[in-house]
Amino acid sequence: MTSKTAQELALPVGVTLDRFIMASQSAFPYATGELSQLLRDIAIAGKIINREINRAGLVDIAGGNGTENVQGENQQKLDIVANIRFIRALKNGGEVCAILSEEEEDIIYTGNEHGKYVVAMDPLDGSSNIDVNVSIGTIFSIYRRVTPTGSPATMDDFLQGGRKQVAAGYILYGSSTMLVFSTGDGVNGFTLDQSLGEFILSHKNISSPNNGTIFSVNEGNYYSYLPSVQKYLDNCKQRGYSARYIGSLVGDFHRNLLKGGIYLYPSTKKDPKGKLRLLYECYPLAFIAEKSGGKASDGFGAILDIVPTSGHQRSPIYVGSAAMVKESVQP
Ligand SMILES: O=P(O)(O)OC[C@H]1O[C@](O)(COP(=O)(O)O)[C@@H](O)[C@@H]1O
Ligand SMILES: [Mg+2]
Ligand SMILES: [Mg+2]
Repeated sequence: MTSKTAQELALPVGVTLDRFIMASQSAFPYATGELSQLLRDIAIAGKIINREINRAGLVDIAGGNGTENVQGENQQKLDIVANIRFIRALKNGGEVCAILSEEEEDIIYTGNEHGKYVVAMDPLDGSSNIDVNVSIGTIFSIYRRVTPTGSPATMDDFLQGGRKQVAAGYILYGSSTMLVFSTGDGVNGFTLDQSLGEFILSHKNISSPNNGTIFSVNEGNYYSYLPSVQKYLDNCKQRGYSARYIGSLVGDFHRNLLKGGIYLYPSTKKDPKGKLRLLYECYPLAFIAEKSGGKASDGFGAILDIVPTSGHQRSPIYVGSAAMVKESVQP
C-alpha cells in the first residue's frame, strides 16, 4: 500500500493528524483502517510521553534507574517510563501483536494475536540528554507480520528487512513536539498543539535538500574513525561547514532533514559495528531519509538493503542530504 502525498490529497497545513490519516486511508479502497488506527495509537503514546518529559524535573522520573538494558547501557527512568507507556498504548490499540524495544531483550507480546502489525521501537532516543533539557525523541518502525494472525509473532516478523517497513517515523520532544512519519510515499510532519492536544499538519511533503553545510558527528571519536571518515570530516571543516551535534539522533536528524546536512555515526575502535541499532534507529530514519529524497548508507551500501540477522544488531550510519552522504562514503 503506498500513501498519497498531502499534495495529492490536497490537505492544507493546519489539518489534524486524524483528518490526514482518514484522507490518506480513503485514497485506498482496500485499506481496512488498522494501520491508520496504529498511527493514531503512536500519536497517543507520544502525547503521554511528551507530558511525562515536560514534568520530569518536577516528579521523581529524572535520573538513572539503576538498571541496564540489553545493550549494557544504564537505563534512565524516562527510558523505562517511555517503554511502558508505548507498550500500553499499542496493547490497548489492538493492532499490534508484538513489539521489539531497545529497552527489552526479547519480543514483547501484546496479547493481540490477531493484530496484523509488529513495531520495533526506540522509546526514548538521546537518553544522555534527558536530564539536561535537550531535545530527545522516540523512533518507530512498522511491519505487517509474515506469521499467520492468531499465532504468536516470531523474530521473522521483525527481520524482514528495511524495505519491508510499511511505515516509520519519529516523535521529537524539542522546543515543540513533532511527529514525522511516512507510509511509503512522502514524509509529513505534525506539530502538537499542546492547548488542543492535537497533532496538526505543519510540515507538508518534507523534501530533504540535496546538499547542505551542516555535519553532525561525535568529534570526540575523531581519532577512532577510519582514515576515510577523517578525510571527509576534514573536507567539511576546510569548507567551513557548521558542526552541529546535540547527541540525540532524532534531534540531529530532524534539523538536517529540514536544513540540509549529514549525521554520521561510523564504526569506531570501540564499536567496530557502529553504535546505533539497525531495526529501531537506522532502518526507520533511513526510510524517512529516502522517502524525502535523501540517502542513508552504512558506508558500503544503502541501510535499507542490509539483510538483518538479529533484533538488536548495530550498524554504522551516514544519513541525510543525498550529495553529502554520497561523498561521505567515498571522500
Ligand atoms: O554519546 P555518543 O557516543 O555521541 O552517542 C550519541 C548517540 O547515541 C544515542 O543517544 C543512542 O540512542 P539512545 O539514547 O536511544 O540509546 C543517539 O541518540 C545519539 O545520536
Ligand atoms: Mg536511540
Ligand atoms: Mg533509546
